[in-house]
Amino acid sequence: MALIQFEQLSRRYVLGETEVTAVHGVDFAVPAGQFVALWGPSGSGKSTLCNLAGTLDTPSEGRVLFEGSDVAALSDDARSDHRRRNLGFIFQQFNLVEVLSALENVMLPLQIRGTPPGECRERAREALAGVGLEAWIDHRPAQLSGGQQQRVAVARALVTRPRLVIADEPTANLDSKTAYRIVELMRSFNHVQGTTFLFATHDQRLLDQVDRRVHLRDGRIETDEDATA
Ligand SMILES: Nc1ncnc2c1ncn2[C@@H]1O[C@H](COP(=O)(O)OP(=O)(O)OP(=O)(O)O)[C@@H](O)[C@H]1O
Repeated sequence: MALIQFEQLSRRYVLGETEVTAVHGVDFAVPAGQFVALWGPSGSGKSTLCNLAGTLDTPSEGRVLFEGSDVAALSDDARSDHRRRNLGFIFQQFNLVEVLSALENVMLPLQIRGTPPGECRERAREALAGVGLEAWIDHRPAQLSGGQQQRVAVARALVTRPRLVIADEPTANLDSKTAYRIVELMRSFNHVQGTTFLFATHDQRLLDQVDRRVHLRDGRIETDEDATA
């Protein structure tokens, strides 16, 4: 069974008089452990598909199956619970909480799950060590470089040991060397922990490293190159 599967998925947005179909009848399944990129020109539907995969948005038509259950059809509370239990998110803008230290940022998803404080601290510390930031745990985001901030964001996404990480343009704001390190880091989690990754990107540095490239155009899948198939 696929870890995540889209069935005849569509998403339309109404803007005044006009209707935009951002995603159009997409059928697509990602097996557990795959390192997959959605790519295509601006406006092709990459972010919309990521948001649907992450249950941050709901489809106009079709289903989003996570291990066979339709997560798009769940109530708001049940979707939040699914996100907390199964998903990790990484964003282009890092989205760290500015007033919290690196350690506190990484502790946050564990605290939300109700993990005991001592364990939150210990696991966050381990996750930050895993991304090479053990010396920076007390720094706030503004005191860190872009690459360090994205490493904190990777630690925050992975600290709960999610089944699926959804990363929308995770390397877009990074220089080449830093982008390469971030991709290596995510790849090593993919290999060692078996974490599945779904990226939206048009960054060739990331596209060169994935198992599978799904090319979108106008909200439809144009080609699907799967090196693992
Ligand atoms: N909240 C929204 N309201 C209205 N239209 C939207 C909304 N989100 C996306 N769209 C439209 O849906 C289409 C797909 O957008 P989407 O952001 O998914 O593309 P993308 O491939 O991620 O683009 P980019 O690389 O520029 O981020 C675009 O035409 C966009 O304008």
